[in-house]
Amino acid sequence: VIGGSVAKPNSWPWQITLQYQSGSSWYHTCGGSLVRTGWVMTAAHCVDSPRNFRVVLGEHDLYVNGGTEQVISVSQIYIHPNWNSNNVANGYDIALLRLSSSASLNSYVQLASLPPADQILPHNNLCYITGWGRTSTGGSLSDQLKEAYLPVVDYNTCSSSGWWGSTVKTTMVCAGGYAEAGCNGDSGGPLNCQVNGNYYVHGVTSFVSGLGCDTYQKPTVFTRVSAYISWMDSVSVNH
Ligand SMILES: CC(C)c1ccc(NC(=O)[C@H](Cc2ccccc2)NC(=O)[C@H](CCCC[NH3+])NC(=O)C(F)(F)F)cc1
Repeated sequence: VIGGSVAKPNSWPWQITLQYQSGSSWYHTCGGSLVRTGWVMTAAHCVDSPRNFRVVLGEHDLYVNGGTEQVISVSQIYIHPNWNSNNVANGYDIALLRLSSSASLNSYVQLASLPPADQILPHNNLCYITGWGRTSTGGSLSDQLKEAYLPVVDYNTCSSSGWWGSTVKTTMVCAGGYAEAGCNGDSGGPLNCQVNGNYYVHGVTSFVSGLGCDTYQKPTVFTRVSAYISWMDSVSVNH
């Protein structure tokens, strides 16, 4: 996350860190959201390469054991069938991870609220991106979970020339500020949007400009969660 600030610990209790094993160590690679006690929603591009993954819930500082963490291995990965790893601009950058055991819900670990199917947020709707991603383009990951105010940029603006043009589809949500953006490592994490006073996960962090995470008129692009409610229901009810 570029800009914004360190989040109050566990104030986004559905945020998870997706980690992969290399040797005897584990590394943060993406964010995600706990959507059922046994299911995590993340980006398809996070799980493109076949690795051993685990999920850490109730995390704040990646390098400090705060005593609120729950570490659970990933038992199955369901990538959207239409995802094409060679074309993130096509969309479908969404995946569901089945956990090997159920998370215990408490004040540090809670389920995300998902929007109703097909809900589209208005321009400038209040949202926050959260994640442990790079804090500047080419910079390092954040040790502590960060949050940044990222108002919605409506499709009409986001898909206009000078902005993302036809790269962005109606199955995506754009959100951005002048100095705030998602960056590598925030992938898969939530775009938390306030609707009638409650926060809903409206986006899954998908891509930023190859010219840099906070490039002018290239707001961060998210998979629009409300476009995939029926797919997620079908996966979780059948597995
Ligand atoms: C033209 C369209 C097909 C398109 C293709 C790729 C991108 N962007 C990218 O590929 C940039 C490249 C990059 C590297 C380093 C620093 C900043 C940006 N990376 C990204 O946007 C990566 C992964 C995207 C999936 C591609 N396999 N996503 C992210 O960094 C995140 F966190 F914002 F979600 C943007 C648009």
